[in-house]
Amino acid sequence: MSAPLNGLNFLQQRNSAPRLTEPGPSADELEQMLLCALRSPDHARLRPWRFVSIQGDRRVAFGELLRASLLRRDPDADQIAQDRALNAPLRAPLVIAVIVSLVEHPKVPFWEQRLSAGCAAFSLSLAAEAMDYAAIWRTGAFAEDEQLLRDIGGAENEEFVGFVYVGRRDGPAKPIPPMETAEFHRVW
Ligand SMILES: Cc1cc2nc3c(=O)[nH]c(=O)nc-3n(C[C@H](O)[C@H](O)[C@H](O)COP(=O)(O)O)c2cc1C
Repeated sequence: MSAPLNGLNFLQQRNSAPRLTEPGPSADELEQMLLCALRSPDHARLRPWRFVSIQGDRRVAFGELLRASLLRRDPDADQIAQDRALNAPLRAPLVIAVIVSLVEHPKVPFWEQRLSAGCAAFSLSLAAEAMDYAAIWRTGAFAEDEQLLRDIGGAENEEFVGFVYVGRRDGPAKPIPPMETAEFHRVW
């Protein structure tokens, strides 16, 4: 059975939003988003994803951690770069750190577990858009920082998959570049 056209349109028009504003999702809406993420494909049901949501004043504390991360990487970082790190979490009302929790498994290599957690990150974005919010998945050097991960409670066997920023779209949606499936698909 084919998907309803509105569902297809929704998927085909999905559009990240670099500029996000208040309000963010309510506690119930965040719960809905997480429930969607928990339905991500997952070989052997390892449930390799973890989510840390950061909202309100906690974003300020998280910004301090980002600045500390920057200064570990670049002790000479100038004030502009430090302020950018400090203010990064304030770019949206809600930031969700998506983490993969890796376990040795005879049939599920780490790369599969990372992909599964990546699907969860994307599901969060889709769920946000389905509730009239917008989102953007960001990584950058912060996502590589093990100390930052520990600072927010990540374990030895965990890695960042990224940070999903969520809020209302601020300004018009960016144009979606036209693309042809033929460029990416061939029949074999
Ligand atoms: C794993 C991953 C990491 C990303 N990291 C960043 C990032 O650090 N900064 C950024 O501006 N966009 C990043 N992006 C891209 C945005 O999430 C988004 O896809 C891009 O702005 C294009 O918008 P679109 O998704 O609407 O096509 C990342 C995407 C993925 C899948």
